Amino acid sequence: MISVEQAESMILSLVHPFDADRNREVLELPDATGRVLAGSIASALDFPHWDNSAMDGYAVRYADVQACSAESPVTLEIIETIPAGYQPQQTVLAGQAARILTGSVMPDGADTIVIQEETQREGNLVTILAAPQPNAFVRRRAAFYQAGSPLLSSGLRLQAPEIAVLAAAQCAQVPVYRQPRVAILSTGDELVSIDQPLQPGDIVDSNQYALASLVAQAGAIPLRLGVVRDEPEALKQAIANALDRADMVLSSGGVSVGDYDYVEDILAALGGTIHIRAVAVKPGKPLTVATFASTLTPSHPHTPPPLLYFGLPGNPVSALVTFWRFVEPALRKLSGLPEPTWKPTFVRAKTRVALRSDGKRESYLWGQLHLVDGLYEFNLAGGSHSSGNLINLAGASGLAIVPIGQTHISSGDSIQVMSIGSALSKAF
Ligand SMILES: Nc1nc2c(c(=O)[nH]1)N[C@H]1C(S)=C(S)[C@@H](COP(=O)(O)OP(=O)(O)OC[C@H]3O[C@@H](n4cnc5c(N)ncnc54)[C@H](O)[C@@H]3O)O[C@H]1N2
Ligand code: MOO
Ligand SMILES: [Mg+2]
Repeated sequence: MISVEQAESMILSLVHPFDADRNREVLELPDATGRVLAGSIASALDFPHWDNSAMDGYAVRYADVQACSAESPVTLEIIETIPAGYQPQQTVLAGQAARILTGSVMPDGADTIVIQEETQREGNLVTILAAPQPNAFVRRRAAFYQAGSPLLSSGLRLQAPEIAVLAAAQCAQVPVYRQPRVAILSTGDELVSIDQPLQPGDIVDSNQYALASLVAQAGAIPLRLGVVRDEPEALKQAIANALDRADMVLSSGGVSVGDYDYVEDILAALGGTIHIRAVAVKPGKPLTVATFASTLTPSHPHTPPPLLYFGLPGNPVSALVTFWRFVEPALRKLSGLPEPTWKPTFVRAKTRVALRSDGKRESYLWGQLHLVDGLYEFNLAGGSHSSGNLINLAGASGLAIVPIGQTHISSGDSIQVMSIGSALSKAF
C-alpha cells in the first residue's frame, strides 16, 4: 500500500494538462466567469489612459502655489472647467488654474491638483490656502499598467476582478480552456435511482449525485452515466463507453476484495495500465487509478494524452474523501490551472475534541472549521465516523488529518485540516 503523498504525486504526474491551443474555446466575456484563461492577455491601452486627477479640485502649476499658506494665499484665474470625459482645450499658464473633477484629464501646463477643501472660489478666481505636494493627486498615464506588457497570465481563473480588467481592456471575447468532461459511473446491484421505490437491500445511488456535484464545482462537466450492474460484461461495456466519451472517468464501488468487485480486472482487460491499487488512507483504501490511451479525438494529428481512470471506493464517504484528496487536484491540473493551485488547501487548527485513529492509515475525520479570533478551530462532526455514514458529512467544511502511527490527538492540540468545499478559496 502506498502513502497518501506517494499517491498524490503519482496521480499528478499521470495528468497531462490541457493544451492551450488544442483545448481552447473563445467565450463572450460575461460567459467566462469561473473559466480558466487559455493564453496570456496584453492590452494596447495604458492604464490610466491619460494623466488625470484623483480628486475634485483645481489643476495648477506647482511653481505658482508651492509657497502659499492660509496667511499668504495665492489667487489664480480659472481658465476652463474639465468634467470627466472632456478633452481640455487650453494650456494652464503661470497664474492660471483649471477647475477639474475626479477622473478628468489633466490639462497641459498643469502638474499638480489642489483639492477643493483647500481653496476658496469667487467667480472665475480661486484662492489657494495651502501648499500642495508637487504632483499631488495626479494619476499618471500608464502608472498602473503599461501598454504591451503582460496584463493577465494564462491559467488564471476568471472571477470578478479579472472580468473587470478584461472589460476595461476591451476584451469582449476571451480564450479559455474547454471544461474537462468527466464521466461518472456507479457500480452495484443494490443501487437504484433517486425516484425508484426501495426493495429490501436496495440503496439509492447517492454517489452519482455527489460526484457530479463535485465535478461541476471543480469547473468541469459531469457526464452522469448511471448505474452498472455487478456483471463483468455490462461493466466492461459501460467502462469502454465512458472512456470514449470523456477526458477523465470516475467510477465508484467494486474496487475492494469482494466477490463482485470486478473493476480492477476489467480495467486490465480493457488495456488499462493500473498504477494504484490501494492507498494508506482512511476512508478510501481501495482507491484504484489507471490510465488508458485516449480515444476521444482519434482523428487528431497529435496523439492525445492518456486518459485517467479513478475507481473510487463505493462507501459514500470514501468516494467523497478520495475525490477531494486525489481527483480534485488532478482535475485542476487537467483544467489548465497553474501548479500552486493543484493541491488541496491545508490549514493548522486547534481541535476542540480528542481525535482517534487506528494508526494504520492516514485518517481523515470530517467536521467543521471555524475561525475564532483569527485562528482556526476544528470541531469533529457528531455521530458515527463510519465511511458508510454520509449523514453527518452534511455541513462539513474540513477534514482533520491523523497521521499514520498516531492513535490519539488530545483536545486543544494543533492539527492539520484539509479545507473542503468552498470553505477557503482556491483562487490565486
Ligand atoms: N475483506 C475486506 N473487505 C473490505 C475491505 C477490505 O480491505 N477487506 N475494504 C473495505 C473498504 S475500506 C472499503 S472503502 C470498501 C470499498 O468497497 P467497494 O469499493 O468494493 O464498494 P462496494 O463493495 O461496491 O460498496 C461498498 C458500500 O458502498 C455502497 N455504495 C456503493 N456504491 C454506492 C453508490 N453509488 N451510492 C451509494 N452507496 C454506494 C454499497 O452499497 C456498500 O455499502 O470495501 C470494504 N470491504
Ligand atoms: O477505506 Mo474504507 O473507505 O475505510 O471504508
Ligand atoms: Mg466491494
